[in-house]
Amino acid sequence: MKGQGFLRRFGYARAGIVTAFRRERSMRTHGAAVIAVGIFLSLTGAPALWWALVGLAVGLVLVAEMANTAIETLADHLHPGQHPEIGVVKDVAAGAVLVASVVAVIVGLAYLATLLPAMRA
Ligand SMILES: Nc1ncnc2c1ncn2[C@@H]1O[C@H](COP(=O)(O)OP(=O)(O)OP(=O)(O)O)[C@@H](O)[C@H]1O
Repeated sequence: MKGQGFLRRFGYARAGIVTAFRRERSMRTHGAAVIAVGIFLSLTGAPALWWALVGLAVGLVLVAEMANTAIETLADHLHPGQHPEIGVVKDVAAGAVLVASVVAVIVGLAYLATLLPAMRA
């Protein structure tokens, strides 16, 4: 499967994104949150730098969620039964999503803080 053309590899990656959204409810939740955040940034006229910062933060959450989904799927496939080490693998992967989510919340709060002076005026 090595050395395939760019378009074919792009197709596999696109299929992976679609599968992650189909399989994982939390992916759909995060996807809806990304759309809501985009609308909020548009409505508040966010400067380009904040689009970049918030985009990086929410992108990090989606990437962590997809990695979590991939790891969980692999773990369940390779070891369908219970094992403490599988539990550790899943908990660490879920922890990565939590870390990314906390970062996104901090970035979001920092942006909201920039809006406060305008709201007080
Ligand atoms: N095969 C297993 N062996 C040991 N512990 C497991 C196993 N599967 C799950 N666990 C434990 O149960 C927790 C929840 O597992 P589950 O598969 O429901 O993950 P989840 O984070 O709820 O996944 P999802 O994102 O699909 O909702 C894991 O984080 C882990 O601690």
